[in-house]
Amino acid sequence: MSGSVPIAILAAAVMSAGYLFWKSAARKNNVPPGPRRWPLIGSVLEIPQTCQWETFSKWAKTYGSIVYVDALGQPMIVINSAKVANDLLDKRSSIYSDRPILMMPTLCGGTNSFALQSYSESWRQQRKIVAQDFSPAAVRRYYPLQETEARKLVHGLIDDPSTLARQTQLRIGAIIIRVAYGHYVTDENDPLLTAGLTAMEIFSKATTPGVWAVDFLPMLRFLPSWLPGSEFLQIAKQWRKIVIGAAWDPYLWCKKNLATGTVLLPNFCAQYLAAEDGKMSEEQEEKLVWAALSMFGGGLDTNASSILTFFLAMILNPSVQHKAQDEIDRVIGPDRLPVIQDKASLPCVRGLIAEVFRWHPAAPLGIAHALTQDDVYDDMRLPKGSVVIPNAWHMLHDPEVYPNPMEFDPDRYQGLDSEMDKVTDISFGFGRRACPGKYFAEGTFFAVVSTVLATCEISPIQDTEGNTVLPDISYTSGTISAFKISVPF
Ligand code: HEM
Repeated sequence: MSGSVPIAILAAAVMSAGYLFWKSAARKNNVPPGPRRWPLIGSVLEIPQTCQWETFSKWAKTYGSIVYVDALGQPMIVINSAKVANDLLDKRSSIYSDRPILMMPTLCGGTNSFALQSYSESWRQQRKIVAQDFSPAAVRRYYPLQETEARKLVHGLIDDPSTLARQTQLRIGAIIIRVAYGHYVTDENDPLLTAGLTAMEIFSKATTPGVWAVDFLPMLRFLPSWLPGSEFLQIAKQWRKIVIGAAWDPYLWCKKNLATGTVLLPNFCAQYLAAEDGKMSEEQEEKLVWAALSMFGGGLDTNASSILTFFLAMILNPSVQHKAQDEIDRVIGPDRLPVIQDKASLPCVRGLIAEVFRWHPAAPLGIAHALTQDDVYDDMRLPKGSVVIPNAWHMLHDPEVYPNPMEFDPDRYQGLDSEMDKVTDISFGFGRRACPGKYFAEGTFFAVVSTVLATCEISPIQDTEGNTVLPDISYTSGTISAFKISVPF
């Protein structure tokens, strides 16, 4: 028994080396420029573990708008310009709409969600039902809910501004869970909310590109669990249990309580349960469960992140805040609160919202796509199987496109919706994988921003000597990036 251990390790090492060599050898020349590649390991040591968009952005200056990275034999293409993203991910979407098979999210059960699924029939079916429920026309029925939750957020913040992050999560979670399952979350300890939040944290960590060795060397998943270096297998096992619970528990609650009248209508799951008259096949039910979790996952941290960025931007830029408030006072007046339908008559607020999406996109690297066949772009070879990462952060901070990109300046759009749309076209992703929740998300965000501006003065706290204390600008890493609150509001 003891002799078999070194043999197993040796065999795994030989297999890994052979696999890497084969992948390296298979790669042809004339790929886009990129960081230096070493034999076997490629450029993997150049990929940072955190805030990768910053490094990828530096690469844009050195290598240009399309960068080739070899990560342990896995080809990666980083796209640093909106034009290239549009040329490839939008215009050639039939071959750029796959997702990379990332082993860590797969081990965690995350690939049941269509957000991470390959470009397949199963993805198509899940996406179709979500896209129907969140079309521009369909999302209107959720406006009253979004407006009510925005007002509750304001009430809560007036009572205790220091709970901003928690209350934002609670309100955004309440909206999504209500819309997906018909359950109304009343407090932050609601198990459906806490399980969903934990699952989203797992999603963000598990899908961060370049962090998990098993994503590059899938055979590492066969390591025995006692071997040093195999801790990720234990982590994945724990995460999988949480993710599956977060998907099935709220659905089963909805299904069980539909007849009792405790389920609020309309909601996504009830609608499909009713349409199929409760007679869904196991396969259909599975799709519904994971489609609902995808909505929950897609809509929670992204919206919450944008709201926190909005508060940060308002604290740091009082003149921008006052300009938008003046517009609301002028157009809406003092007798009512703004509603989502007012969006068309508030260009200054629309510009401010676009600037929040630009200043710090909630998903700075979007979600990686994958290329399903060899392609050629500007005489460069893009190999089949490449992981394609749209660096939205750089596209939205390219000084050639957005002068003084770190400044929060809604005037840069000069009130032109066409310019604002260029920002949302990037921050909500590309091609056939672009965010299906965009219209819904924009409704929630407008409701929150306009209600807060109409009712609150957002200002920094003061210390005991009356000095203003400004928060540090620091963001979390991971697929979804959120402002880390360093001082209370
Ligand atoms: C501020 C809010 C939001 C932002 C910034 C955002 C951004 C994104 C981005 C960048 C992607 C990846 C697109 C790509 O692969 O190119 C995405 C995908 C997705 N989003 Fe959103 N999103 C937001 C809100 C929502 C909401 C409210 C929902 C659902 C109700 C949602 C559901 C999804 C789903 C299911 C996907 C995966 C689509 C697929 O793989 O086919 N998102 N989102």
